[in-house]
Amino acid sequence: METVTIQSLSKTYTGGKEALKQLSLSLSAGEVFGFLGPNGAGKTTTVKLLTGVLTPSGGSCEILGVNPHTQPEKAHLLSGIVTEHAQMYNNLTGIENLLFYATAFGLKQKEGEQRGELLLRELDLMEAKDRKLATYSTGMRQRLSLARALLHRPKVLFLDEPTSGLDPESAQNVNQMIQNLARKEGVTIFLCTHQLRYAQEICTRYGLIEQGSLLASGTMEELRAQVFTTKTLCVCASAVPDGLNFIKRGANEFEVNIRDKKEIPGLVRKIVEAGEDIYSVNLMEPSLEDIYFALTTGRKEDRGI
Ligand SMILES: Nc1ncnc2c1ncn2[C@@H]1O[C@H](COP(=O)(O)OP(=O)(O)OP(=O)(O)O)[C@@H](O)[C@H]1O
Repeated sequence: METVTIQSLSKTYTGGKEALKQLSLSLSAGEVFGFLGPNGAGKTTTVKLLTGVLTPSGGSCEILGVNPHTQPEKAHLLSGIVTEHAQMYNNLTGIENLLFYATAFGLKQKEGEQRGELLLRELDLMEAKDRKLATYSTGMRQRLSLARALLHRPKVLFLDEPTSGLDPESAQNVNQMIQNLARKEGVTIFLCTHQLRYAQEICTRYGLIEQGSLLASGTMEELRAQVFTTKTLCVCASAVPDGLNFIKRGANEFEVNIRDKKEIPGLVRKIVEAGEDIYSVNLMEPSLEDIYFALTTGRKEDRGI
């Protein structure tokens, strides 16, 4: 089921800055979509357009068929948002903050309390529930902000660097929760980040944006195929026969570029038939970082930078 639909979406700010140029994307239920790009690429602008904070200059977007610009209240009931600087009330406790927002989302008192406590427990904030928000650390605030965003069971969750202020244990806890929301409850996660390794751990699909334009989108496999035509096979062996195009990288280490993993058995057979011993065989797949830099460097070369 399609949950987020974006068609030729554009935004030019007053003053002329073209922050988003003709973005088209569609996301499905249960996807963890990583929206990646450098500072100023247009990620926050996109989220603001999708949550009805900004009005598009061109094109359109919908959350489950609802236009966030013309029907913001309806769109807010379908989506949740966690930004780096969440505004909540410092003089209220953790649970009081959640109850306040639960009422704003239309939850009944009892339901708000139950949902609030469940989320506080899941996010390891139960012990701090009666402490004023002013005493919370950055990481605790971030987790409370996630709890707030999930109170009304949104179908789409927008996350802007959700683990940036968290220690490794809390980050792992939040990642697990994000993945469970997607897998078990079919929530669509729209995750903005510059942390490529983190994105590769949890996302099922990616969009790479730079200077307001989408450079590429797809799963890791699709992006690898779009950007790299070959993969590197690393073989650790006593030696490799001549004529197989291997390059020697170390005492017993050899590398060759291949187009398809189906070439591996044939290469291994030839090495063994030549009487050599093989100690290990590794296919090195390009990481998200490799793909990102290949795409952004390619663009800079196109522009003559
Ligand atoms: N209100 C505004 N008025 C004018 N220009 C703006 C406004 N908000 C953002 N911009 C510009 O639009 C471009 C896109 O900004 P945006 O905040 O969407 O980028 P981003 O990808 O979220 O960056 P970051 O990773 O730093 O958060 C930037 O050049 C930014 O300076």
